[in-house]
Amino acid sequence: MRVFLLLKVENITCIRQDRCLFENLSFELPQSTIMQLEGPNGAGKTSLFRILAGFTRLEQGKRFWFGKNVVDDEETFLSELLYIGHKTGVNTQLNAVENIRFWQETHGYTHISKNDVSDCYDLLANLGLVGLEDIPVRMLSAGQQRRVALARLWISEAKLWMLDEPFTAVDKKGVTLLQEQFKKQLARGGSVFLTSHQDLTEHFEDLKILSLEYKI
Ligand SMILES: Nc1ncnc2c1ncn2[C@@H]1O[C@H](COP(=O)(O)OP(=O)(O)OP(=O)(O)O)[C@@H](O)[C@H]1O
Repeated sequence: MRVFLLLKVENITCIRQDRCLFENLSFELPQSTIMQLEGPNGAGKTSLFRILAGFTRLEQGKRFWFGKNVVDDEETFLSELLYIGHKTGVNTQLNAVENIRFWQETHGYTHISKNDVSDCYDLLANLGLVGLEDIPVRMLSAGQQRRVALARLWISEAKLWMLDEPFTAVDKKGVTLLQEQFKKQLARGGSVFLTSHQDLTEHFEDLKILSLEYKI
């Protein structure tokens, strides 16, 4: 299989509160690759993710998506990216099924049926949320809320998953389940770019590490 370069980042610089978090940062993320972004608290991991995902203005440097400058076709890039940050994008007033329905409507996910609600229930059962499908997400535990957010990994067709601390509040079994899902994403030619303060517990061949240092 021919491997494409999904994302290429060139000379990105980020300054926050007069502190340079990173300067002229460049890296590449090929297809079917998992890359872990490491660094101490405050090093700039979330800042980098937010810049890459377009939430924060890119002041210096370039992003290329399949070789094309993202600024020339940001729409395509964003449609092929799934970003789950600290704020997980779950509407906590809605229940888990309603959240999944909403993501389906807004992203056109086709992995589960729009007409048959049993697909949603099966997915939530797989995530250990049996019996919790119909209550507002705000009434779930922190780890259960995170599991609802991560349900998108089971229905997303995005080529790149950018996940900021996806394991937060997730128990050991959940961490294993998630990593199995990462493997499926890699097997179908997608990539995973994640931050985590803990090492991955599953073996990933060619795991790439990108480290940010804390600069004063
Ligand atoms: N919107 C903002 N305005 C000003 N400063 C910010 C902003 N966002 C982040 N910072 C600062 O940038 C620095 C890096 O923050 P960031 O959240 O990127 O770190 P991190 O590596 O993700 O940390 P952690 O491991 O704690 O999640 C911090 O010192 C923070 O105070």
